[in-house]
Amino acid sequence: MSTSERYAKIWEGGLRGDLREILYDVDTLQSTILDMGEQITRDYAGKEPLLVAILKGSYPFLADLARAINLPLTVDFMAVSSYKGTKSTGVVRILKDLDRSISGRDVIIVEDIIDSGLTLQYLRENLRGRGPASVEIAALLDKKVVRAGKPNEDMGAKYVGFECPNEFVVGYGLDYNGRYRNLPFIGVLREEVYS
Ligand SMILES: O=P(O)(O)OC[C@H]1O[C@H](OP(=O)(O)OP(=O)(O)O)[C@H](O)[C@@H]1O
Ligand code: HPA
Ligand SMILES: [Mg+2]
Repeated sequence: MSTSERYAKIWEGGLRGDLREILYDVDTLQSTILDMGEQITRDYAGKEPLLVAILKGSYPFLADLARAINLPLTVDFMAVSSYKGTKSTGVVRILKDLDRSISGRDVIIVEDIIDSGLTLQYLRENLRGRGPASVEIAALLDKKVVRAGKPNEDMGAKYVGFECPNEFVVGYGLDYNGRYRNLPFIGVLREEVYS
């Protein structure tokens, strides 16, 4: 049995039933992340990037992306939070800061999703103030449609996996009140689950 067939079997029932539809299945996610890793490997040739993963949502993405980049690299973690249920509180709180200085480093911020853009705008400015050589963004999903016509419509993320529809999505790190991060695919939660 292939890995994706085994995952399909594991997720035949249970939590999978809380999803209305699957948007990105295991193979689709993995193949897009492998492409992104190849592109980063080319773009950063001769450099040693620092992947800054934004916890908690980015943990599966970081694990897969880092294994698709054939370069010496280091990882560090920041934990920030702004969502309660399906809504941004509008306030980004740093729950855990980086362990090391990023001065002179080529930083790639690794995020699961750009939604309102608030989290990344805050983080990018915060990290730029610490004297890195460069700061780029790798986001698995960009829910760009919610920022249409706004000044931050284009967040300038160098690496984006998918443009996501305007739905509350869960899985592959993305949560609803802490749950569903362990799904190996990304889907749309049934409204009955959160209303
Ligand atoms: O563009 P925005 O509207 O700011 O939304 C994106 C952010 O929201 C989520 O984090 P959350 O605050 O839920 O923390 P978590 O990763 O621990 O779930 C997600 O992981 C992003 O970091
Ligand atoms: O659609 C979403 N799903 C889960 N977490 C999120 N954080 C921002 N947008 C989302
Ligand atoms: Mg969350």
